[in-house]
Amino acid sequence: MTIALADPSLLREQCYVDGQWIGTASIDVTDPATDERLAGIPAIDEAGTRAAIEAAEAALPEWKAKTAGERSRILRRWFELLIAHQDDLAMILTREQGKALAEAKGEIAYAASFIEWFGEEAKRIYGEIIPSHRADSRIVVIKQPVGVVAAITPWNFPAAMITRKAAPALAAGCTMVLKPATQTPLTALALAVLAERAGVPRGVFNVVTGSSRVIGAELTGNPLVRKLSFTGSTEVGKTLMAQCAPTMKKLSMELGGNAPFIVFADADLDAAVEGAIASKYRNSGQTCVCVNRILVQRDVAPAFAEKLKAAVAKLKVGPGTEAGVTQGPLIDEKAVEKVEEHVADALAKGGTLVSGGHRHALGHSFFEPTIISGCTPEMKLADEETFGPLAALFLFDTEEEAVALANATEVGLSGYFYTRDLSRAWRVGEALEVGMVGINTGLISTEVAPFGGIKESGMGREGSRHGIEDYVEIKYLCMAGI
Ligand SMILES: NC(=O)C1=CN([C@@H]2O[C@H](COP(=O)(O)OP(=O)(O)OC[C@H]3O[C@@H](n4cnc5c(N)ncnc54)[C@H](OP(=O)(O)O)[C@@H]3O)[C@@H](O)[C@H]2O)C=CC1
Ligand SMILES: O=C(O)CCCC(=O)O
Repeated sequence: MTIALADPSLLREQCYVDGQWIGTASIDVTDPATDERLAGIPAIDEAGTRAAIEAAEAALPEWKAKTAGERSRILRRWFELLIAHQDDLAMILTREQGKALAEAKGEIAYAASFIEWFGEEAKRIYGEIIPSHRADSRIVVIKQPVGVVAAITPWNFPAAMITRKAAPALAAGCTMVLKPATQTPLTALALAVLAERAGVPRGVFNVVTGSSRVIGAELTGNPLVRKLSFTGSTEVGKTLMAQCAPTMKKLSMELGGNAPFIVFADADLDAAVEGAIASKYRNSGQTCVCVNRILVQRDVAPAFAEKLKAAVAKLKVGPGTEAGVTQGPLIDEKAVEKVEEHVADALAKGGTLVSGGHRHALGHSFFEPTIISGCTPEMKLADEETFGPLAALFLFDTEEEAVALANATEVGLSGYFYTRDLSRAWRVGEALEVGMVGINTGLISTEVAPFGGIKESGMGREGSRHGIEDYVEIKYLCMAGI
């Protein structure tokens, strides 16, 4: 294997099921910056997936019977191990996913923060006593773990999207079978190594790799699985939701976005540019909360475009492991083709290229950070998530027009706007049809806040005290004859 690590035992080429490392590598994992083969992973079949679910079911009684404090202490050790191995984990992440190493280190810290937060929150899954409707009875509400949880996670955040699901699940007393993205399974397997070292008992956290259709069919069809938590495309989310319907599983769906970023004429333009850069070009634009449409009020549009162009010129494209690089490669050829398609379509429909617009000279899946001005709702980039380093500038005249443009999409994950007007901040914040709003900031992600969307961006919330609610069932006990 080709990733140099201080602790080489973090690199695994087997699945982790019932506390055992199983399977033989048959699928290649490659570096998107070089196309070099990094490692191999097994293709677990239906029977193997079923075995993982059964292991999770068998581990459930003992895990949920532990006190919240006991589960919390194990999660604390897992958190500390992530921090202790931050550099190695970041290196694995960058090699298989592509993002700049500094960003990967940030993701490991972010991933660890969910384990710390939910380990603490385990102790605060409070019930309720409701004043009764009868003198001789008492009404008590308790919260219990939902049971075996299946998680399917994407390649864009190979660590954080896992811990954001696994930490609340384990904290609540659930067990889990995880299928990470096939392009980025090595980080997931390294997290399993550390879970084992932290003392997570066998069967509580299982990782299976292989065909998403095969594994997904078993995870969604098996009645032992009581909940599915998915992060990925809206299209796949809808398929999985339908597959879960016959067994009526609880669902958390964190799906695609089409984030508007509104710059009002009264905004601090330098701050707005900084926010746009952070949000648009984070992970080379491959984040569901990345800005997809930048709406700029007409009076300040030329100045904003000039400042954005100057800021984009400072971004450095290259392999994520190289010092000073801010923009790694896109995940694969398909991702580059989508950006190319959006650029060509926008230019054909009257857009103006301000920066970039092409594959980078480095080849592979590197793409130049790009800006197109004069964008309109007829363009593909207005409707679809580009999921790449393309900043699309639209014009508007009034606040009403900006809000209408921002809401003209069937998805609603995040939205951002810049203004100095306090009344407008409330008005627009309340009017945007999204689950998360950044006001005078382009970065909204934190373990302490509820992350999630409305409309076709999905359901459920991850992070914050709300994040653990998705992993418990409410039961009401009516105690009569008192
Ligand atoms: N909300 C978000 O954070 C994300 C949004 N996206 C959006 O989706 C687009 C496509 O990206 P893509 O990677 O294809 O996203 P997908 O939704 O296809 O993949 C996300 C996860 O779902 C799995 N998966 C795919 N198909 C199935 C299935 N039929 N049954 C069960 N699991 C399945 C994948 O497995 P496998 O890797 O094995 O295919 C992966 O683990 C992006 O361009 C972007 O617009 C993508 C990633 C994250
Ligand atoms: O779904 C995603 O694209 C990951 C969101 C990362 C974040 O928490 O900001």
